[in-house]
Amino acid sequence: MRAAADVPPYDAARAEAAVRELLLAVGEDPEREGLRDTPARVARAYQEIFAGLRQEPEDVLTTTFDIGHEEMVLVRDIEVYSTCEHHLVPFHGVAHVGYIPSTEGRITGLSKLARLVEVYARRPQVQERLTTQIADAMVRILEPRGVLVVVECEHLCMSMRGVRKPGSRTVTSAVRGIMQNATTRAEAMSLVMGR
Ligand SMILES: Nc1nc2c(ncn2[C@@H]2O[C@H](COP(=O)(O)OP(=O)(O)OP(=O)(O)O)[C@@H](O)[C@H]2O)c(=O)[nH]1
Ligand SMILES: [Zn+2]
Repeated sequence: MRAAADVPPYDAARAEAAVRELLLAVGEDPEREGLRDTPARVARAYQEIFAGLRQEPEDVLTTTFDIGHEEMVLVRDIEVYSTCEHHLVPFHGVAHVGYIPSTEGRITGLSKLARLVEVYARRPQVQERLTTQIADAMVRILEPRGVLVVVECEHLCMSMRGVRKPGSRTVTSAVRGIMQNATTRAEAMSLVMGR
């Protein structure tokens, strides 16, 4: 995995040319009225969809407060839109991100947890890596006593093509530190499931 600093600048012209080629390859006419602006439009959309390649978790997990809260903090149902790296089609669903702060009670802004999810979701991904990367970034930056990340997504590569099983959801989790302790983990999971 390349660090953000080593990722070359986004090449919109190259993306545009590639989309035009793709349209030709599937038998479309990229000059017809409805498609004329599509390569440029898709190139702009891809820049947004893959913006996370040029971001590091340190860019977003910045604000930390010492408010002395040492108990579990869990943000549930963070909307996730990511792109399956095998088929370049979306997978989408929710992430639940929880942690138990360090004993000094170092916590981060709640929105920063959602931003962290975005940094890793806006890359070509597999769900397992997305889940692990979120958890490991929290461990590294917040130095909490425990972390739990659960991601539940529907993969369009399984719904709209291939095996064609719309509605199936894949659940992945990553558990670090004292969240691995059975009681703590059970408390966190009951908060995740309690909707
Ligand atoms: N573990 C994992 N697998 C994924 C993820 N996204 C897509 N896949 C799977 O990646 C696999 C790629 O399999 P291949 O056999 O190389 O590709 P394919 O012929 O298009 O496979 P089908 O989707 O079964 O038609 C498929 O089984 C997908 O369901 C993910 O996030 N995690
Ligand atoms: Zn896929």
